[in-house]
Amino acid sequence: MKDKFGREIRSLRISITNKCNLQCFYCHREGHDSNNDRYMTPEEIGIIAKTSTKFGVKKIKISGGEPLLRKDVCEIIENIKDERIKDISLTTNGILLENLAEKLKDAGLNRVNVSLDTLNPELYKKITKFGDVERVINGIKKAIDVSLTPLKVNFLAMSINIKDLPDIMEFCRDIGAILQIIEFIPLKEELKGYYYNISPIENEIKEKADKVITRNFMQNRKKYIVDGLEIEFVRPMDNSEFCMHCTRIRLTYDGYLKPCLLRDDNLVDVLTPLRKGENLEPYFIECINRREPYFKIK
Ligand SMILES: Nc1nc2c(ncn2[C@@H]2O[C@H](COP(=O)(O)OP(=O)(O)OP(=O)(O)O)[C@@H](O)[C@H]2O)c(=O)[nH]1
Ligand SMILES: C[S@@+](CC[C@H](N)C(=O)[O-])C[C@H]1O[C@@H](n2cnc3c(N)ncnc32)[C@H](O)[C@@H]1O
Ligand code: SF4
Ligand code: SF4
Repeated sequence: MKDKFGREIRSLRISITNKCNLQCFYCHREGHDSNNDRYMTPEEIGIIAKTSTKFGVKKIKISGGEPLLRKDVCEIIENIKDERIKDISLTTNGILLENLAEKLKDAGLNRVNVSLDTLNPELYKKITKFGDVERVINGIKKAIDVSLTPLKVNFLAMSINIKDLPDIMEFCRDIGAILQIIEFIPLKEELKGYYYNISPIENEIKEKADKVITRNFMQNRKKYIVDGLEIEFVRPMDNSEFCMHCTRIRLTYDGYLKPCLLRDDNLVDVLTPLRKGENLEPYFIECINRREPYFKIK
């Protein structure tokens, strides 16, 4: 199904918890600041995910909060697994990854993205409040060992960590990870000072690139191959092209379909009808009809 702007639906991003074991000062909390404890069970998540395939979803992303905090994360993956879903991935801060990697792979997870803004232990702690970067590095290595690949390292580019980018690039090249450079979305006035314009970095990488790839169904994101390292850019800010090629809907941890990451005012409750035994398809149609690009051509 396409939305009113002609955008197809290809992927569903599911937040499975709002809880986290870190406290990154910048966290956008997946655009849903809620504190209720109406959690979906693994079976309910599975039913909603399978229903989404009728509208074109082929890829599922599991996110949070921190998704590995859910003790039943493997059961959730097992419930999502379906021959119509070609890719199940999970985005994590990596703190709990080392011990869980093998179980996640066995449950049917295809790959992981791991957030890592610096290799410097002090700066990592300053950004995340509680984090031990060594655990994240061990988690990444274990995930690659058990083939949760291609593994992406998410580097959120900010004024305070941009100097660490060369080290992160070398780290990714050494371990065979894809590097994803993400533009910082400053959600509050007081965060604006951390914004870093990544355009010059992208231009420099573009000049050195052996190959450039455009991800048509992923917001037209650009990927560059430089000396064997794959580098992808995520640049949503004021980017109408990014939003025009957005094929993603979301499911909040408390059971609402969410038409856009950056809006929390147009949600569609899907868990209440599921618990009443209703057909979920009209709720998906409503969510898709409510979709509109957040950044539009001015
Ligand atoms: N504005 C906006 N940002 C997004 C969207 N999807 C993902 N992001 C951002 O992209 C960054 C990377 O997200 P990930 O969870 O690693 O997943 P991904 O790169 O989108 O997905 P894959 O490429 O399939 O692994 C995060 O900062 C997200 O907030 C979106 O639809 N809109
Ligand atoms: C909200 S986290 C949830 C998954 C997991 N806890 C993690 O940190 O990877 C998902 C992604 O959103 C990114 N993110 C969080 N706040 C952001 C912001 N203000 N701007 C851009 N990306 C942000 C994080 O860097 C992370 O890669
Ligand atoms: S680890 Fe992820 S969910 Fe937790 S605070 Fe950091 S960005 Fe947010
Ligand atoms: S419309 Fe834009 S901001 Fe909203 S989810 Fe899609 S890409 Fe993100």
